[in-house]
Amino acid sequence: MPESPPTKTLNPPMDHQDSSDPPVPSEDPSPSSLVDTNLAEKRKREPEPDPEISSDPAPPPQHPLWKTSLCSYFRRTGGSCSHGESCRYAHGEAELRPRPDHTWDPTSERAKKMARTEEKEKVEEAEDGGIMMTDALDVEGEEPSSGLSKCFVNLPMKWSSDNLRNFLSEQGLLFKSAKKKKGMIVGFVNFENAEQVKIAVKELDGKSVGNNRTLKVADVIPRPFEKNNKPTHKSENPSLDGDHMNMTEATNNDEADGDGSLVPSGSVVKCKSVRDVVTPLAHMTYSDQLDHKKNSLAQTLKRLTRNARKACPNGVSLPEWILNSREIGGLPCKLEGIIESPLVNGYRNKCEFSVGCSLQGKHTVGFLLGNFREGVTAVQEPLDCPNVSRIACRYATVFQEFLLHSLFPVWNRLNNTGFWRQLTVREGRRPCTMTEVEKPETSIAEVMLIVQVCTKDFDDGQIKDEIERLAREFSVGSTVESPPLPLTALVIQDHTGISNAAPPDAPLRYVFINKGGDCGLELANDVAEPRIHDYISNLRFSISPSAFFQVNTLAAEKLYSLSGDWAGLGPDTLLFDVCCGTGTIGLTLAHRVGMVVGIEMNASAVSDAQRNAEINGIKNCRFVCGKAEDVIGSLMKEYLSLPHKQDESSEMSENKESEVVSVDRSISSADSVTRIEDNLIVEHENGSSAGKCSKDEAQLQKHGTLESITPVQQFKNVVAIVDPPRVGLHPTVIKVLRTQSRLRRLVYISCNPESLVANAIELCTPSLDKTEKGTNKNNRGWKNMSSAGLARHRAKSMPNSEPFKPVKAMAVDLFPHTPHCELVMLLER
Ligand SMILES: C[S@@+](CC[C@H](N)C(=O)[O-])C[C@H]1O[C@@H](n2cnc3c(N)ncnc32)[C@H](O)[C@@H]1O
Repeated sequence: MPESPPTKTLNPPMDHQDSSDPPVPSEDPSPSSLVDTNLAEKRKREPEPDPEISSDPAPPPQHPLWKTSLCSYFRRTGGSCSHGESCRYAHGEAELRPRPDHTWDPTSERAKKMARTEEKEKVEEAEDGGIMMTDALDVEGEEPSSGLSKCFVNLPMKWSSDNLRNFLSEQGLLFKSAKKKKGMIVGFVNFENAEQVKIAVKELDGKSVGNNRTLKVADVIPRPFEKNNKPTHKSENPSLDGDHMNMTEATNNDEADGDGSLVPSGSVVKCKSVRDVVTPLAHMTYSDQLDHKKNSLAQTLKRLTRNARKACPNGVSLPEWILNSREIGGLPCKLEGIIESPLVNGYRNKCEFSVGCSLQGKHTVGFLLGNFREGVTAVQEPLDCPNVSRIACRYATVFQEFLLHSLFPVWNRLNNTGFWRQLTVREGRRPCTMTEVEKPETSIAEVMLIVQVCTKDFDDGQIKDEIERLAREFSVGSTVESPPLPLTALVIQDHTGISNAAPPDAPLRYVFINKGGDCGLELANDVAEPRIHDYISNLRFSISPSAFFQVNTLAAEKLYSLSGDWAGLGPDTLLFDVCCGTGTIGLTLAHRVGMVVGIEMNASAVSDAQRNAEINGIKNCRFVCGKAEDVIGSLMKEYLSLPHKQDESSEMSENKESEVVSVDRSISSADSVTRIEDNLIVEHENGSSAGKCSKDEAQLQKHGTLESITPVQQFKNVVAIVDPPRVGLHPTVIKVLRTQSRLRRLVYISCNPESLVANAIELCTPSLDKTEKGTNKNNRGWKNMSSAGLARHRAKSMPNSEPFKPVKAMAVDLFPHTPHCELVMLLER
């Protein structure tokens, strides 16, 4: 084989470099360092989009990557490459082959064209099938069918009605009224006459607005269920921003209070079914789903290698794991496989059903058919979604039937008015044998129903009556089934916010359910908070209404045990369980470590964690309530910076009563919550606050755990398992983990591989001896950066510290039939 053209391996073409890379500085001009630096740079500057391709001589033609990337040398020189026909890269578009994952070289015309088509399809989907509004929007006196109403699609989401009106006026257009809700890409405009409509369509259809979005002006047509129905009444509640127009209200055949809809024409044709929206992989076999997820995770993981390579400071050698990535197809570490879910159907122990109008205009309890931002408010029953249990479906149906006769309106997402908003069904299982796994329903022992309402502007007496009636319907609905469905608790959550995502402290009221038929509303202070129970690794977990608990319990068990195996645990291990929820990870691993410190911001979840330690007799766990970014620094300091000798440290904890809490929380009161404020741990117990350390210490001594578990005990092995929400870890948490040199091993569990990649870029990219100061200042471009780009940017200001390296990764499928998957990565240094 001929030699590679030298420029290919040593000086990559410019289009393979990050143009923001500064020139290579040389801090140490000694000959040896120059050699190393140059070598590192040479390695670093190898062609980047082809990490899968080894730099060894060209592979034989049957190699899977043969001709899957364009030869940049050939392109730059206008067609001359010394490899000639044996070059492994494609000489021109015609020679280019698809990659094994069916994608094309991203620099090729073909890939660019496909990207453009995909983008166009997305827009068309939003314009056509995407807009399924079944909520009434009050707009001034025009019937949608008059032809004088138009729907504008692709408006900037941040625009309000005022912005839309200003925009129309700036274009010199005449109109009667305009309505636009922030957070949606659609707006509605009413015109005085056909001439105004004609001019507006001519001027605006296809015009560029905002960030290169192409404006589409569509007709507003009534939904099928509205045809033949005249608008009847105005909405009782004015819309939020004070506009009160009346363009589209219409009654429907089923409902007394008559919701209507606004629909751009064509939308009826292309709507997705609830099954396609909620479980888009359900049409594949389970084995194909697993392959699909693994491939897609591999693609995402490769971004870690590429971005860490780019972020590696000039003058610093690329770490081994980046150099070795070429041997494993560009991955940062081996992706060992995907663990399947023990249960593939009906596995969800928690379902949040929206309340809204179906495409046929019927009040429905189920799932939204798309994204509200894109104008979808239609809701469809969950019956066809394979991830939902029969019990959850049954309760959704009972609630839906109740709504037919309720005095109160369902929630209207466009006007933010109404009463009934959401039903959450949470299920708890008894510990199940393998045979019961096959028949999951038989193992469901407890059910908690949480109904979200908005009580604002409704009468208290009527509310009480309605909720009591609902409780009776649920009670009857559960007993008519054979065997009867479990019904453990009914909780009413009051929430006035615009989206249904209520904060954890949204007010709750508990409804006492008497199976004989009597139901009563109880105030939160009067009764114990209702909870359900589930089992993981033979431990019993008590779960309060708002606490996070993995939705697929049996698969979560596998996730936790894998994480424990990878964390390298032992009696001398101090385990930080970051974002611990109800304590599931720390508690299931507590018997394998010296001590667990759990951190969680949701106070109810922390109380649950403490209670869970207590009911399982676990004494080596401490749970701290606070945002990880606020507390992790002081906790790490507390555990990892104190003097080595036991006696010195005991003295210290006695003297600093309010500063250090050496408490085994598992034996403290179930109602007590530990909070950290201003880096001090303050006790909150039954409402009172302040330094209760001595009391707790007395308790501890009584229970005989103080000697064995103290914060000053020195643990040889310090490990963190982090399990953050979708957004990933806060930058402060990343910095603490990275700069705490005693933390040698980190297991990252992620439900969102994008944020894992972003966080791992910061954790694994080598830092400079001297941090680049002020890289984040005055940089307003961050808003448009990808999460990986932002992470690269932040990595530049990471204090000098030993980076972690990705060691291995494994996926665990907690969400069959959906594209989602948990990913576990072991990082070490
Ligand atoms: C994905 S859940 C994991 C919970 C737990 N590890 C489990 O498996 O059940 C993420 C948890 O992080 C908590 N959380 C979110 N942001 C947080 C923050 N800034 N600090 C601490 N906890 C946070 C949430 O309340 C939630 O309980």
